[in-house]
Amino acid sequence: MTLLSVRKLNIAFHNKPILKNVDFNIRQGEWFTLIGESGSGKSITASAIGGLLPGEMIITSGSICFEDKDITMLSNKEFRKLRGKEISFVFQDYQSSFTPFIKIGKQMDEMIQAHCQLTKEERREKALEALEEVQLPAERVYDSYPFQLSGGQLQRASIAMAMMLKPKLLIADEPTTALDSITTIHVLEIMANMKKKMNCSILFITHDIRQAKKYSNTIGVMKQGEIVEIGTKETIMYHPSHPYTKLLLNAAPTIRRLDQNIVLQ
Ligand SMILES: Nc1ncnc2c1ncn2[C@@H]1O[C@H](COP(=O)(O)OP(=O)(O)OP(=O)(O)O)[C@@H](O)[C@H]1O
Repeated sequence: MTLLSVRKLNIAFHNKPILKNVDFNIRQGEWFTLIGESGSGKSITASAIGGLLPGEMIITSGSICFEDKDITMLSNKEFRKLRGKEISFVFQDYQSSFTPFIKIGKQMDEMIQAHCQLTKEERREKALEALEEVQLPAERVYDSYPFQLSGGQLQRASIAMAMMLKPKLLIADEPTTALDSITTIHVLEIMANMKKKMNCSILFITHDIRQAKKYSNTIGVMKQGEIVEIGTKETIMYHPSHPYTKLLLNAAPTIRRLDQNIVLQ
C-alpha cells in the first residue's frame, strides 16, 4: 500500500528551481533512501513533506499525497497536527531536537499532550516506554537536561520522541552524520528494529552508500534537484544505469566492510 506519493514536485526559491519534477512513492513498511551530492535537494524534499520549507521557498507545481490526501495545501496548524503524530523527523543536528534548558521528560510530555488525551501518569509511562525502546536508561534520561547526555544518547532520545506516537512515516535526515562509527551502527539498528516492530515507513537521507545498501528497500539518487535514478536496492547497487549513480558507487570503495559489520574508524 502506498503511504506517500510525491508527484512531479517543483520547488523554487526566488524563481530559481530547487526541485525539478521530483517523483517517487513510499510504501507502508518501506525503507526509502535518498542519496546524492550535497545541495542536490534531499533535505528540501524532506522539508516539503513535513511542511517545513524555508521561508520564500515555494511549491510551484506538483503534489505530495500522504494516505491519498494532498498535503501541499495544509495550513501550518494542520501540519502541526500531522507532524509528530503521523510524520515525524529525526535530524542530523540532534542538539536542536530538544530545547536546551528543559528536561527531556518534560519535552516528551508536552509532545504527547499536544496530540493525545492521556493522564499525566499515562503520558509518563508512554515516554518511559519510548526511551526504553531505544535502549536508554529511561528514568534517568527522562529526568535529564539535554546537555547532560552524550551525542549518541541524545540522538537515541530524539528517535524515541519521534517514534513515541507511532508515526506512519519517519523522516531521518542524515541522522548519524554527527555520531561516531559505533554509535552510528547502534542508532541505525535501533531505527531498523523499530521500523520492523511498528511497520512504519522510513524516508532516510544519507551521503553514505554503505548505509543505503544495508538498510534500504528502495533508493532514489538525486542530483541538482532531480531524481536521476530510482530503483530497488539491488538494481541501484548492482545494475545502476545512470552515470551519476555509477560515479557515486565508484566513490565508495569500502562498501563491503559495513556489510560485514566491521566498524570503520
Ligand atoms: N534556507 C534556504 N534558503 C535558500 N536556499 C536553500 C535553503 N536551504 C537549501 N537551499 C538550497 O536548496 C538546494 C537544495 O538544498 P538541500 O539542503 O536540499 O540539499 P541536500 O541534498 O540536502 O544537501 P546536503 O547533503 O549537503 O544536506 C541547494 O541549492 C541549497 O543551496
